[in-house]
Amino acid sequence: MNTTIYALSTPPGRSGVAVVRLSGPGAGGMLDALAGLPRPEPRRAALRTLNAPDASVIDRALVLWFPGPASFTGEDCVELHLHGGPAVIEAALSALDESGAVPAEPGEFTRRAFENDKLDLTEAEGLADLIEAETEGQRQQALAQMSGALRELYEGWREDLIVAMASIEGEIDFPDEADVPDALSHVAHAPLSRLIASMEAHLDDGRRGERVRTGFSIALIGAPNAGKSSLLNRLARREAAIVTDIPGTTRDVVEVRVTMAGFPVIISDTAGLREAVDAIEAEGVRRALDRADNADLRIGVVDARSDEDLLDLRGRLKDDDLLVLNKLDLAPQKRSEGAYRLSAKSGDGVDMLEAKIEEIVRERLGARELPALSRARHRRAVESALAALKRCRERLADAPELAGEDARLAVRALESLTGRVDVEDVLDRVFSQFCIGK
Ligand SMILES: Nc1nc2c(ncn2[C@@H]2O[C@H](COP(=O)(O)OP(=O)(O)OP(=O)(O)O)[C@@H](O)[C@H]2O)c(=O)[nH]1
Ligand SMILES: [K+]
Ligand SMILES: [Mg+2]
Repeated sequence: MNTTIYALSTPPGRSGVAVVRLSGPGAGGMLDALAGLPRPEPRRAALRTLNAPDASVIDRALVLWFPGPASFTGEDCVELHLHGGPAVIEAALSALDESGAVPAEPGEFTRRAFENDKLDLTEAEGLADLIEAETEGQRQQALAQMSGALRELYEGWREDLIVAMASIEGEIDFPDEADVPDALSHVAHAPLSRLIASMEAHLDDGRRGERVRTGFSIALIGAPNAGKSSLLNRLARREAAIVTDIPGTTRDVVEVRVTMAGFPVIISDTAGLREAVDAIEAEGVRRALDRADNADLRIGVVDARSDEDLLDLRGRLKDDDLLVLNKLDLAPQKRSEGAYRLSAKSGDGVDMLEAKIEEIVRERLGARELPALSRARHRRAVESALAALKRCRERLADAPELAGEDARLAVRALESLTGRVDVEDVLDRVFSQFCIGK
């Protein structure tokens, strides 16, 4: 029998209302002890005086009774909507503690909901992401995932695979029977190929969903004094990085987080690229190049007066990267194919660059028809299912037993995605990312 857990589900501190939740077999009895009888009607708010075990009054509060299984966790649940003062909250929590309830672990309410089949693992992750969501794009992705978008995709794959498996197993069980056609194993070939294509498309999405969660990364690179830090400060709308006329001012990577087109974007300012004069600068240049390599987009910044730097920078940028001719106030006639012309100092022309960045972010992170996998965990599981299916397809004709085993491995990988098979450490990791009270 499960314990009865309790937690403050609203943030700690002062608030107009604070919500304390209870879940478990003792929740109803604990409510009766606190609020007296009769118990309120299920799912209807009732105003009650709450009494501590020593009969002292804790608060006048709204209480709600959610009998299982039609509750968030599937267990009997109670919500107490208290006045949100620290002493009120403390008194209510210690009354619950005295009555035998135990403090909930982070994510324990959701974990119980998962264990009672109220949601699958991807939906639980969507719920965690929804609570964490800070931008509109994150909210939309999390809500879709919480509502079952990924579950439907992964469960659909699993069902198709189980159908395909039946025909592979058919080959193993009746290898000699006349009514089982020779090529039976090949019946699985087309469905397997469809699944493989679908998984490949899902994986090949430029890590869109992961980026929506963690942020689209942009690196500003260029020669010393090109104006990278000045541009960063413009984009951040604050003095995030030090700007001076001394080349080599920026040494460490300076990161700024902004929202663009409803998505989180992390812009990194980096050390100017040149033959370093000392070990500190050399490390800065190494970090700059490393950041540039790993960014989703590079913005090359060049002093419009230097043709040499322009040439060097063009060599470092990839096709989809952006090039900025800065200090246009000092070289107003200067142009270069596809380059954004601006002055980071005055701000002239920065809006055009910003509009382009927004367009790129929207294009790469915006919603598509297929839901995006949103975590490295999903990517690993789909990759291992895919590898198993490819082996399976190869072995269909000459080693059907092995093909069947590969198909089973793929099913297992898909089941670990939705949490159908218990992978205890995966569950621990997913649920520990929740806040307490959820
Ligand atoms: N006239 C003019 N000066 C600029 C412009 N942008 C930057 N500067 C100046 O150029 C100098 C260098 O600017 P920074 O932003 O520090 O350049 P940086 O690329 O970050 O330099 P490092 O960190 O040393 O690599 C400063 O004195 C800026 O005020 C511009 O558009 N016009
Ligand atoms: K500088
Ligand atoms: Mg700088």
